[in-house]
Order: sequence, then C-alpha cells, then structure tokens
Amino acid sequence: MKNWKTSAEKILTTGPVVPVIVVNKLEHAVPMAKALVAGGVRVLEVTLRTPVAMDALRLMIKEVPDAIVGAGTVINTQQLQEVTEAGAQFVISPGITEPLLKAAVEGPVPLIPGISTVSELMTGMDYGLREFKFFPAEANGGVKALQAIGGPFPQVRFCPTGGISPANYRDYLALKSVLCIGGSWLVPNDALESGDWDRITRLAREAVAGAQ
Ligand SMILES: O=C(O)C(=O)C[C@H](O)[C@H](O)COP(=O)(O)O
Repeated sequence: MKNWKTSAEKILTTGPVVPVIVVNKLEHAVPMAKALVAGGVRVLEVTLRTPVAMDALRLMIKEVPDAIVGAGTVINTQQLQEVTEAGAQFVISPGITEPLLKAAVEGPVPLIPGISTVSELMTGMDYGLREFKFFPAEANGGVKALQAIGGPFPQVRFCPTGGISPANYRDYLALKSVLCIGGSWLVPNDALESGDWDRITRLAREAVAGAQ
C-alpha cells in the first residue's frame, strides 16, 4: 500500500526537535538551514505559509544536503504534488483529510498528518499510518490529552506541535508515544531578520542537549 522512500518513523526519530519554519525572505533559507544543522537539528519543516516557501524548500534541499527538508502546512493534494516534485523528504499537515491521505499513501513521500481527536487518529490508521502530528498540542489539552488519546493505540507514535516551548517540551518527550516535538521557537523571526545565525545554532544546540 505504501511506497514511501523512507518511513515517517525514521524522519521523526532522527532528532528530538523539529523546527516549524516560516520563511519570509528567500535569502534567509540557506543560512538558517545551515545554522540549524550546525546546532545538531537536521529535520526541518518548511511551512507553506508564505509566498517564498516553495522556493525556500527547493533551495534548502539543493544547498543543504545534510538537512532532511520537508514541507509543512500542506493542506491539499495539489500542494502535496508540488512539494513532492520539489523533492520534499516528508510532508506534514495540520489536519487530516481523506483525499490527502489517499494521495499520500499512493505517493513516494511520507505524510505525517495532524490529529486532535481519536476519530481523526482512527481515520489515519485506516490508511495504514502509525505516526501522527498532535496539533494543536497545548491548546488541545497538552500532555494529558495526548496520553489519553494515545492510550488505546499503543502502536501509534506522535510529534506534538503547537504551543510547545523550551519550558514544556521535555514533558512531551517523556511520553513513550512521543518520538519528537515540533516548535517554532527554534527559528525566531527576529533572528532571521537580523541574520543572527549563531543564535539559531545556539537554540538548536540547547534544545537537543536539553532533551537528553
Ligand atoms: O503550519 C502548520 O502546519 C502548523 O501546524 C502550525 C504549527 O505547528 C505551529 O505554527 C507551531 O507553532 P508554535 O506553536 O509557535 O510552535
């Protein structure tokens, strides 16, 4: 059923934190990705929320081969096709739709869809998926909610995202069902704007070190 070139599990077990990246200026893309890799963070989620996102994705894939670059905020099959053609190594969506699931399981790139209810989780499992984003993690009840939702499904694994910070990410990582967490704090917009790549490397390094 799935012809994925790599597994979602492999992507989500590469490191404990996945930066959720919003790129506003194309020239930020490569130095930012290099700064994250220098800090020990290799799996990078580029959200399709800005006009330059697709170009940023392509550029990071080409220029930063040590990174594992995926697309985030993929919400329909057209975007899925576009990011697949661009060479995205994984795809993350904030929610789950059957057209997206159907297209993804027939395609080559692992999809990690967002779920926030048991029913959404079961829909994804119907398509053979075992790894999910839990979104929006904090607003949806946080660690307690995730524990309860995952309870009946011991084989399922999560990447909680949404409202996670250096103050609470360890609480999520402590759960057996959590492979990694996603967060935007690793790539602050003001650091991008001021070209403070060292700060991004530092944030990445601290996040990885703190997870151990
Ligand atoms: O763009 C997407 O597809 C999303 O799902 C949204 C992100 O997960 C949040 O924007 C995470 O942001 P923070 O809560 O600031 O860490």
